[in-house]
Amino acid sequence: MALAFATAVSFKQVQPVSAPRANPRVVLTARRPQRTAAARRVTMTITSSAKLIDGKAIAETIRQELKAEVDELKAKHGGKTPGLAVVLVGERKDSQTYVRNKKKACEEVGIASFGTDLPETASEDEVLKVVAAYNADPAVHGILVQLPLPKHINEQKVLDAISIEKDVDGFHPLNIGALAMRGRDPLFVPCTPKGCLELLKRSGVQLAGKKAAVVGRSNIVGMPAALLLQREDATVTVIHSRTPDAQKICAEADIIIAACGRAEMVGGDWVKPGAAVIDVGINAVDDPSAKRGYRLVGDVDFAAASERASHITPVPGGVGPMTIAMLLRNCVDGATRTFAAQA
Ligand SMILES: Nc1nc(=O)c2c([nH]1)NC[C@@H]1CN(c3ccc(C(=O)N[C@@H](CCC(=O)O)C(=O)O)cc3)C=[N+]21
Ligand SMILES: [Mg+2]
Repeated sequence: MALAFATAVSFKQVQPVSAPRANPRVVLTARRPQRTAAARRVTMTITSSAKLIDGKAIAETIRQELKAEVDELKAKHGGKTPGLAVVLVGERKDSQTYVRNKKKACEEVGIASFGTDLPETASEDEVLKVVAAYNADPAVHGILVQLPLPKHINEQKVLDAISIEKDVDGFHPLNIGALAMRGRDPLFVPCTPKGCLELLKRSGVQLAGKKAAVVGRSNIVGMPAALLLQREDATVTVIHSRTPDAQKICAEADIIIAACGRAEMVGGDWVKPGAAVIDVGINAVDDPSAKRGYRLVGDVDFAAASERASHITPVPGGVGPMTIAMLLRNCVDGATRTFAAQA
């Protein structure tokens, strides 16, 4: 069973049944140097294997950095606290879990969190009123409307109503427009693609002058990821469902960002030896041997791709935790700008 990004969230409440099958060579790479000749031979083999990019650990580091930054910010501005408002419409278990995790992460770094839960039956006007109230609330520096919204509500209209100064998701067309333009800087960059780039940078992967392939063209991941890579002077090809020779294009890329919402679509032979692979997908696939009958996999065939990649993210524990870390980053940035303007 493969799920698109937007629907994959329905599996958020599901606990991963087992850790991603760790490639033992991935682990061994970090244990060098080794002494015996036999160990040296092992080391030779393992260098062809990917370095695991630990998104969970990097996100944890970023939260610690943010906590220190927030403490400093509060001290500088007489105790003023950054605030995030999360709007949840409906009773989807997965969305409830996401929202809970976001609020918990806020607490951890010292961001105040506010929340409004509306019933599934809430009207578009009611949602717009909640957004307007948070737009006007000086304690709130970031507003996130949890997606997806119920079918009867026009998502675009609601996202467009968020003040661009508080658009911590970076989904407002003015923020996306600025992201697309040379010589302009958006107030906020969408969290998931920002997290992908942060993982690459913190892993020492060069972007300038490299070929990048982005698999998927969604407004929330693929499209902004392509724009971000282009801003870093990578040469970007966006692959989608009507792209001829998707595999061939990927196999020429130095960097692959997979965000197509199809379980393990990017196979090992899609990966150029030495390429960096960032896997945004979260898909539940049937697995009778797993406790719950399924397990989570990404949009990349992890086992096969890690034989060839220089760097690769696991699922879970890769991009997902970074999405939340970047939300906190954006919220602190918004508050910092607001406090500076008030000082
Ligand atoms: N307005 C809005 N902004 C969003 O950024 C937004 C949204 N709506 N709706 C849902 C999607 C999805 N999303 C994720 C956040 C964290 C993980 C995450 O932490 N994943 C963990 C756990 C995975 C699991 O166990 O399910 C991991 O990959 O390791 C995943 C996905 C944010 N989204
Ligand atoms: Mg994610």
